[in-house]
Amino acid sequence: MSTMDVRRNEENTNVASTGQFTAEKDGNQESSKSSVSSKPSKIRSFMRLYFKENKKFTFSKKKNKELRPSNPSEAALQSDPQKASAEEDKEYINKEENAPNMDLASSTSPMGSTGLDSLYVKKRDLKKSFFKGGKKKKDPSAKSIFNPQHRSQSNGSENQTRNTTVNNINPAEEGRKVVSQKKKMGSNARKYSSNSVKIGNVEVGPSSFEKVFLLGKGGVGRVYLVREKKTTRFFAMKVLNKQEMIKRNKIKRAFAEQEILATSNHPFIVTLYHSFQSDEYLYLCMEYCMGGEFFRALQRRPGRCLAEHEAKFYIAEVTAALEYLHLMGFIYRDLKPENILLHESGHIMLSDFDLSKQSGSIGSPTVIQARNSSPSSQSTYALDTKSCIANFRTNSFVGTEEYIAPEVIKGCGHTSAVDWWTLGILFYEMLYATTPFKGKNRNMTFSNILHREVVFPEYSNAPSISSLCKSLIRKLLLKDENDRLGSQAGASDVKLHPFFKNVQWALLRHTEPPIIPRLAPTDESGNPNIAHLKESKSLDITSSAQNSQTVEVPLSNLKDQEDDPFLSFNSVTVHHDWD
Ligand SMILES: Nc1ncnc2c1ncn2[C@@H]1O[C@H](COP(=O)(O)OP(=O)(O)OP(=O)(O)O)[C@@H](O)[C@H]1O
Repeated sequence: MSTMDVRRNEENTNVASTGQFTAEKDGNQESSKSSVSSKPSKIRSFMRLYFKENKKFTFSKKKNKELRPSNPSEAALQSDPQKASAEEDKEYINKEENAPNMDLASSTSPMGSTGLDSLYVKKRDLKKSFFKGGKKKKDPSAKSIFNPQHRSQSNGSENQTRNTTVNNINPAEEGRKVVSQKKKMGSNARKYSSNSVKIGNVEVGPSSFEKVFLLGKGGVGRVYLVREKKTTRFFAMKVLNKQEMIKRNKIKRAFAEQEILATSNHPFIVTLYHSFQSDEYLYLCMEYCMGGEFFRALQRRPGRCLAEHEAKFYIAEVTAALEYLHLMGFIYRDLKPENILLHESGHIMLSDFDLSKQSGSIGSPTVIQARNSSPSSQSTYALDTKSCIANFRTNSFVGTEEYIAPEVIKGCGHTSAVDWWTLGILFYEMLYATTPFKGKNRNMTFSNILHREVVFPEYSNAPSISSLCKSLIRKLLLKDENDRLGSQAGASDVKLHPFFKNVQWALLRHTEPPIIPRLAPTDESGNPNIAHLKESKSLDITSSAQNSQTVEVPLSNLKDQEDDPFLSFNSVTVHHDWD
């Protein structure tokens, strides 16, 4: 098994014939791998074709991702991981548990647990399940002040940013809570972009959709391929369990993800269409990325890696996406192949923003003279995205083990420079099918990250990589964040590296990607062949609650508390130019 296997498969989750997930540990990695490519791949093929026709997109599995430091110092590598202090990191000391099985239209949550003890790393699940939509259920319509029933609480502005979601309280009380929540948000409340997206009252609820199948699952939720009943359009629906979020202290993460998705409008960042909530769940209805995870695509390549010119394409697109995020005041913090989805066209779409960090206030971008433009030649000017987020430091310990930046391990605070570090790791992994600092265990990996210089394999049939490419990777992987490429002018530093000399940045999305997702066969009428879907195990959304276990704390109790943690979750529908 390759080193990559080990990293990806610390925990695998299989789709059992019942449609339920069962957790497996390392011993069963191979078997779980094979099931990944069985029925879901057929459905994926169908969906590829379907979405080709409908301008949409794929799916995949789950992974590990987060870890906590042994201590906010290098010495901490040997110390107790549970001692980290940052409030938002408390979640990491919890055991990893299976996300509950969920019914989009149900308020009952069956809870399950893999029973795995994982204090450091959020494990990766490599399985998917697929379900078929079933009977209609009574619509527990999304609760929002955008909801007509609550409209009196809204000022009606399309660009209102903090549209408080409330439930089961009287209007006077509701108004008071909205006001107090707005106060809490303070002046840092971000405004939605209004240039090409329009944010409005949420127009759907859980029962507007039917499940098609499970795309993947994370710590507190699941992502389903769903079909909107009214339009028959497909979406990826992330369903987050409130109870689990409370238990794992992940509320802020869900809010951050909604915020980033709703405010972002970029071709390489997954699009949000709706966000809403029910008593038990938060819902993020996103564009379905039909090409699946870039991670999977990489695994299917010979040697599980890409040629330099192919990797260059993806690294360029990721750079453009990071540039945009930084410009918006966000640090991504979790770049890795699993979080890069592929559009059916093969272009990348960054997803999974729950580890991202929003800067409280964002600076204005400035224009600077490019570093490598010689005084004699005509000056090159570049956008300085670093200035948007330069003063923003955060101290939580998040990331994926092999992708974590030295300054994060040291616990001395980190900036957007961590994204350039992860870009270097990603680039290396694309070329060599392994990450550069991987050690025998986590402490060795961290030690390598802190002390070892990046080494490029020299064995006889090692990939042949140009010195310019190596130079770029080395500069991205400089231990000192102040020396690292990207530390002066952000993305411009990276884009102006000579390795990218022939890249037409403005034309990236019109460049043909190296990997084009394959299309499914059609039936005699030329329609996607969906016959095999009937063979799939399906889950009637109205019956999924039958297996429910009791939730520990009735969420309805929260409704009586002034500090309902989900009060300010934005329930919105986002209209895009192309809708
Ligand atoms: N828009 C999408 N289109 C297709 N597949 C998606 C989409 N969003 C997520 N997925 C798939 O669903 C899986 C789970 O998604 P995601 O990682 O966002 O969930 P999560 O609950 O945030 O996980 P985590 O707890 O790791 O943050 C991923 O493996 C991904 O492949």
